[in-house]
This record gives sequence, C-alpha cells and structure tokens, in this order.
Amino acid sequence: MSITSSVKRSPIVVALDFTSAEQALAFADDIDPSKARLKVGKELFTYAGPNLVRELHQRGFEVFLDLKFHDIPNTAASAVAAAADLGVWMVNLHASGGRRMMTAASERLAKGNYSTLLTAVTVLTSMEAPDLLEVGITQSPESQVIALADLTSNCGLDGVVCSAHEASMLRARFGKDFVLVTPGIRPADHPSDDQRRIMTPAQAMAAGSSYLVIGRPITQAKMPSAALAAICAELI
Ligand SMILES: O=c1ccn([C@@H]2O[C@H](COP(=O)(O)O)[C@@H](O)[C@H]2O)c(=O)[nH]1
Repeated sequence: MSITSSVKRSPIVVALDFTSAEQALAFADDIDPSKARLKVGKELFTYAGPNLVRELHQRGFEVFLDLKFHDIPNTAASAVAAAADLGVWMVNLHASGGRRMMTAASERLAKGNYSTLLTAVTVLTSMEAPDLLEVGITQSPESQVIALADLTSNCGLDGVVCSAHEASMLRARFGKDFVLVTPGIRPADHPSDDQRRIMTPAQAMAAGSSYLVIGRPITQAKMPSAALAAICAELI
C-alpha cells in the first residue's frame, strides 16, 4: 500500500515532465508530500519506468500515472490493473475510447478491490473548437466535454480530466464526489505555452476543480519549491 493516507494533501498535482529519474527525484526531494501530489506522464514514464513511481511512493508521494490509455477493452483494462498493482493514487484513460473500454477498466479495478482512482480525459486542455473540427468533432469543446463526462460517469469511473472552464458546469451536473482533474492551470503572470483552455489556480478552485495539474509554471521556475509555495498561498 503506497498511499500515506493520514496526511492532508493540497489539491495541487505537479506534472513531472522531466527526461530522467534523477531530475524528477531532485524535484521531489525539494518539496513536502503534504504540499502536492506528483504526476508521472508519458515522457517521464518512458524514460524512467515503474521504478521511478516506486521511488516517489517511498518518499511519501501519491502519484497520478497520466498515461491516458486508449486501446481495445481488454488491453486498456489490463494496463489500468497494472497501474493499480503499482499502487498509484490515480490512473486515466481517454474517454473517446468508448463505453466498452471504460466499463472494462472500471470493472477490472472494482473486481481487484483496488483503491486507485480511475479518471478519463474528455477534451485536452490544449484544444479549442478549430482543433476539434479538424478531427471530425463539430461540437464545441464544452458540449464534447459534457458528452464524454456523461459517458464516463455512466461507465462507473471516479471522474474526468477537463479544463477548469468546464468545472462549474460539471460540478453542478455530477455533484460533489465526482473527481474533476484540471490541467491548463496558469498563474496570472505565466505564459499559456501550448495550453488553450486555461485558468489561474484560484479561479480553477472557485470553479469546482478537485485537483489542479500544474507543470511548467512550477518545474521550470528558477526556484520550483518557491513557485509551488506561492501557488499554495494563492489558494488559502
Ligand atoms: O487535457 C490535458 C490532459 C493532460 N495534460 C497534462 O498536464 C500537464 C500540464 O503541464 P503544464 O506544463 O502545466 O502545461 C502535462 O503533463 C500534460 O500532459 C494537459 O495539459 N491537458
């Protein structure tokens, strides 16, 4: 069991988009696990693998394994179970993988009695209406998020990854227990980079986000732990 549950954690999840375990662990060693959870995504996991996740657990961090699985139902369910066996706090799928994929994954976790949270990505925070149109989706990002969040909820998952722009609408629709994970968070003085549907940390919390995923504004700062502390202070 990796989760040190007695510690009250902040809603911040720092995206460890680094190219090595050494960089990720140096960052982790500079911060307190009560101040943030950590997200391991495709880049870092491809470089450093499951051992890095174990190292972060040993240091007392809860880990969101953000691999956004999207595959046939059996493969996606098996991948989610592998993540749960690793003891991660949260793992995710792409909701566009559809009902049978999401149900298979959700049922696999329930059958194994895992405590790992399962969420589904709705519309990436880097996308706007013209991006959706180019991949054949004529709905607005907001309508597409609602459709995929309805499907996710029907399939028994714990919540969705969306932008904070959709958070208040989804909070009203699904209630207080539905998990809303919102990347695309930018302090007011930080550039948006490749993100498009962005909000500040305080705005996102006020809109009903459960967890704020924040990467570059913290990890690329001159003093990452100070950048994290400033964002925590904004949320008090
Ligand atoms: O819709 C999504 C889903 C996932 N992400 C991930 O969150 C972080 C954001 O990093 P920043 O540096 O704060 O932009 C990154 O790891 C993405 O893969 C997302 O941004 N949007």
